[in-house]
Amino acid sequence: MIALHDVAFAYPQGGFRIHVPHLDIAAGARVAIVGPSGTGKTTVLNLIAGLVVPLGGSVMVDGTDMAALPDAARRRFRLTRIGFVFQNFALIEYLTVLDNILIAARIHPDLPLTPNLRARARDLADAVGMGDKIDRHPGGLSMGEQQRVAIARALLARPAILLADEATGNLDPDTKGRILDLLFDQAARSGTTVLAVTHDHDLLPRFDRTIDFRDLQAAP
Ligand SMILES: Nc1ncnc2c1ncn2[C@@H]1O[C@H](COP(=O)(O)OP(=O)(O)OP(=O)(O)O)[C@@H](O)[C@H]1O
Repeated sequence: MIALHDVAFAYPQGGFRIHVPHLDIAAGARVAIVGPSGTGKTTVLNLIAGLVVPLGGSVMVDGTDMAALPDAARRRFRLTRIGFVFQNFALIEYLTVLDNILIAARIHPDLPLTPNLRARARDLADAVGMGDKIDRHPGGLSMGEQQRVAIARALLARPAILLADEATGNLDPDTKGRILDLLFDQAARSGTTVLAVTHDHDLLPRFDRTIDFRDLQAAP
């Protein structure tokens, strides 16, 4: 489902470089990535999502080489096939909670804003415990509430792949367990492959596999 081969990447500024010889993740797997801060875990999620493009190598996602797609096609692929829970949530302040969950439908014609999709967004808001706050704006929410909205948003289109960057980092232990249950339950229903960066080692037994980021890299 996800296969990185000989991927090299460098940010234009700052000098950070990364080289990933191999990363293979099977369809439907639930995989955690752990590793020290600042080593490139988010960067690898961004490469898989096509948010950044490698200098060389291939990033195969569900049979498509993200590195070889033109910008518009890569964006379209991401919006329709990939759910991404960003570390900083990336919610849009001028939109309500409900409209944030529905954002992909606002910006992409492949995902029309049907009554069914609205109903799914409301169901997801309920499921993450935000059903009574769908008319609020992100600025009026706690960090944990914003995180739950970001998770509902990522699940909206039943993505083939869910990329989660510290998706439960701001939640208390009970809520964390419940939200992870929801995330895995939704993923299982849609056959979604889950790749989650986490610093929370208590959660690791819940994943099928854990990758230590330091084992993934080789010197450029
Ligand atoms: N846009 C950018 N331009 C230049 N350097 C960047 C950019 N984004 C990240 N970096 C640098 O790339 C390195 C890897 O960052 P990244 O966010 O991928 O690490 P991480 O392992 O996810 O860290 P954390 O666990 O703290 O979230 C860091 O040194 C960071 O400062």
